[in-house]
Amino acid sequence: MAFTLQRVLISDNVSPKCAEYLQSNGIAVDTKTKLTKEQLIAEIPNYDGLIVRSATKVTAEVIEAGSNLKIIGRAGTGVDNIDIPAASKKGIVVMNTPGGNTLSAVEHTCAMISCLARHIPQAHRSLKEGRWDRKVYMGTELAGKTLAIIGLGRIGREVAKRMQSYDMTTIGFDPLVSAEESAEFGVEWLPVEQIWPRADYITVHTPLIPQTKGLIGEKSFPVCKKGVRVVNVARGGIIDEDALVQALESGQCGGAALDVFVEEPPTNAALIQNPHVICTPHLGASTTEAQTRVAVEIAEQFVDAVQGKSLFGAVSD
Ligand SMILES: NC(=O)C1=CN([C@@H]2O[C@H](COP(=O)(O)OP(=O)(O)OC[C@H]3O[C@@H](n4cnc5c(N)ncnc54)[C@H](O)[C@@H]3O)[C@@H](O)[C@H]2O)C=CC1
Ligand SMILES: O=C(O)C(=O)COP(=O)(O)O
Repeated sequence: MAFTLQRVLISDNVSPKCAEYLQSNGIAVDTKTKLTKEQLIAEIPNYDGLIVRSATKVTAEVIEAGSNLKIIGRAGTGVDNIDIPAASKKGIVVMNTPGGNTLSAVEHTCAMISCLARHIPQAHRSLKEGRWDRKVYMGTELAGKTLAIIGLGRIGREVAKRMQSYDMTTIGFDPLVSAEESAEFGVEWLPVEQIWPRADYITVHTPLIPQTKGLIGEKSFPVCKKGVRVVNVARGGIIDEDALVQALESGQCGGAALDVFVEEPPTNAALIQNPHVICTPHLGASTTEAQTRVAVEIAEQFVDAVQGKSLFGAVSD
């Protein structure tokens, strides 16, 4: 299936290498970031292609307004900000670049786990504020602790391999990955209900879908070890934010490291201001290397699709 593509809108902060590649293949590109919903709806009829990261919400309304839209590209992994059924209904191809930012998300997760163990962000702030709090920030070792990984796909399994080098025991659950395959990367596969009581740390690496919304929530926290620490570098809402606040306040949860939030930027002050929460503003994929990779990959995929060469990276509902 080959088609023509005349003008692409890049509506998020994507590396300029994306526009350069598209333009060198005869496709016009406009970059307009931080558009309001109304501005995007007004602009979209002028384009037959759209490229986004996670900030732009490509809702059914936007897709409906995109009367000339043929292709939507996600320079990154998660496509939960794109209404894929609405796009499919209109015959619009949706593509992502899974893999291009995997290593960056993995390394961010590992850094978050280390920060949780040693209170590095809190100690850093305290020292900058003029204190010398050596007692307050007593930490714990990662060696000998159990890390549970929910979602053993591209990111989950690479987090496991890296944290094994800290002598952590890695256990995990994924409905599509077998116990045999998990053993190949050193993870003991367990049914999810057997995970909770064993974990000292839990990190989630699933997409946000109905089955994973609130996966860690008011039912799972009470059956976890007291003081369990949780990490979310996947999607806001996989760990239920209200249940997390309650668990942090009761001490059932000993700390949380969050890169993603139900609302971004987050408005949940009880969560963000909790002293046991460390957080980053959705930085998992924000490295020079990952941003170059995903920008080039999505541009190449667009050009290949236009030329009818391949629909690599296409996502369907
Ligand atoms: N914070 C950030 O900047 C970044 C976040 N991400 C997010 O990380 C997540 C994972 O990405 P990848 O590892 O590349 O995806 P992947 O598709 O390779 O792996 C996801 C795994 O989750 C599993 N899964 C689905 N439902 C599950 C359930 N109910 N319980 C346990 N496992 C389940 C799938 O079977 C799959 O193996 C995505 O949500 C993605 O958007 C990815 C890159 C950067
Ligand atoms: O690729 C993903 O799923 C991410 O969450 C990265 O999001 P971003 O492209 O940094 O807005």
